[in-house]
Amino acid sequence: EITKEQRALIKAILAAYDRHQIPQDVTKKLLQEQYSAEENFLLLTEVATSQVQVLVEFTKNIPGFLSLDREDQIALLKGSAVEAMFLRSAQVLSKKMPSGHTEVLEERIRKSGMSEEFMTPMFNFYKSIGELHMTQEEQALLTTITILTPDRPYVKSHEAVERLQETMLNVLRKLCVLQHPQEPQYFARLGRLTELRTLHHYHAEMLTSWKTNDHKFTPLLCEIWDVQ
Ligand SMILES: CC(C)c1onc(-c2c(Cl)cccc2Cl)c1COc1ccc(-c2ccc3c(C(=O)O)csc3c2)cc1
Repeated sequence: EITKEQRALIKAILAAYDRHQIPQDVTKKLLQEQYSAEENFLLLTEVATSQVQVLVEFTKNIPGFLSLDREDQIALLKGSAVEAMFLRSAQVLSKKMPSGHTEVLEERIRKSGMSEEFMTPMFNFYKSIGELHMTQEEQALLTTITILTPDRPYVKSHEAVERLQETMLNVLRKLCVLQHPQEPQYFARLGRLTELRTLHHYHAEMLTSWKTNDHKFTPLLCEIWDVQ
């Protein structure tokens, strides 16, 4: 039984998640013809930059986030950006989104000059997300929970973040029971997404491999990923 407050929380988070999406004119570029590794990397960089901007706006609408310490807000965004983008791109690749970007996005990621060793874990993760058949509420809440992870580097008031995350976890736990009655283990399976952490680790190496091949990132990505 979800309380009135929890229902209001879900409504607010879902509204923010739906409102803050990458603009069409950016995602549309993924459908253009050129498929060179250079072109793919440039397009992915553009989409990732737009995704970070969208993520910042979404985060500002998480109830309680703006009352956290200012520096902690930055630390949480920097620490969760990669994982939130894995979650979002996973929705696109697992055909969860009506956008016709699934095929072209996969193609561009596979051919963006990323070393092979990251492909397998990355696309295995995408596959396991697809098999979860998350509802929109669950995706929005999971992204929120990922952002509100207290043990990110440089977070000072750990407890304040932990309290917020706990509130969201309680809601998600109840929601999973309601929305997946046939699968009592569903919430536990969502927890398995801790694989996200290992992908985060791979991602740091991905960035270095791109950088060594003299790939340029945008100022926003350099700032959020501490590159250059
Ligand atoms: C700098 C760049 C080369 C990079 O470095 N690491 C990663 C990176 C990769 Cl390659 C995989 C996972 C995470 C990251 Cl950061 C990336 C690319 O990051 C992406 C971020 C976000 C999308 C993404 C989101 C939403 C949507 C939607 C939609 O909402 O309708 C339609 S199309 C689309 C596309 C794709 C790629």
